[in-house]
Amino acid sequence: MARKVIITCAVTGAIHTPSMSPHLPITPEEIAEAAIGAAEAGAAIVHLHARDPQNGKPNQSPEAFAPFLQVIKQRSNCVINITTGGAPTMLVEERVRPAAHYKPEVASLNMGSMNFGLYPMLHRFNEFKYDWELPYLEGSRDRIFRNTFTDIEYILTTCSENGTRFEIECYDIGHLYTLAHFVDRGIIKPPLFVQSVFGLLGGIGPHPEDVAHMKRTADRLFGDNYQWSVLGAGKNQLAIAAQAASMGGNVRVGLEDSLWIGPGKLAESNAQQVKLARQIIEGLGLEIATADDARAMLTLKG
Ligand SMILES: C[C@H](N)CC(=O)CC(=O)O
Ligand SMILES: [Zn+2]
Repeated sequence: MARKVIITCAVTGAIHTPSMSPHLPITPEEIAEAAIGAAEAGAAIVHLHARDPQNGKPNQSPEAFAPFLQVIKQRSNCVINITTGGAPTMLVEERVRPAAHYKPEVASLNMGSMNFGLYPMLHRFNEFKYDWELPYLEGSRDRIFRNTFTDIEYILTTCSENGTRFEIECYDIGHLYTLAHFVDRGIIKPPLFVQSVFGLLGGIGPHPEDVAHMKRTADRLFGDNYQWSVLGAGKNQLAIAAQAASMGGNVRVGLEDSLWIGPGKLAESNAQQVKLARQIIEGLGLEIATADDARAMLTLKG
């Protein structure tokens, strides 16, 4: 029986800005279509952020999520994963509101404060439609993506009564130890869904040895009590996915993490990235997990 691999698709995020790609979903309709298209292409889980439909600015109000959540739930059986990261400009009280309100099966959880470098993208993109884009990217030189131990505990306690489980974002080895700390304190219960993030400036690099080191450390700290997943930022997305899939891992793709489908070629949709990841996974003789497989593998509330 082939191993099942969970594909997560992060359809829009709060890293890229509208002027960077005409294919980045902005409006609720575009986000809903992108999520449903990604699920039909093979994604078991969709990771969701909301944006202001007028200018694409990240918007973390529960109201901004309502229109696309409704449509996705009507037309797809995929697992909904709501961000608690929001944008690095937001404080945790604002960031946790949509997950606290909608009580999704999954919500993201970021395991440490860090420099969150968006400004390197200014080498590639320098014409902007909206006046918030450049200061948002430039401002990342001095901005800290804040996730103190208290912030993490606040999100955990706010959401845990709702039966929500977490996509646990680990951008560096230290984040795995922070996770182990919260497991030891019994504040977060296995099985854990560890999402290792590679190649985002401020976190661990995208080198195969970085990937192997993250896996080795997670295996030592969590044994069999976790499902490992990876995301590679930017041009590293598919190489990291291929490496991890061959090492027993699950994968995350989507325009939140990378705008590309190949060198210098913008992805025309989230589904396009999901299809490519699926080809690699099935090419390795593995099977993609359905949404219900993912629910079983991650013991979600359904
Ligand atoms: C690198 C990704 N932006 C990780 C992420 O998706 C964070 C979140 O939404 O909480
Ligand atoms: Zn996100």
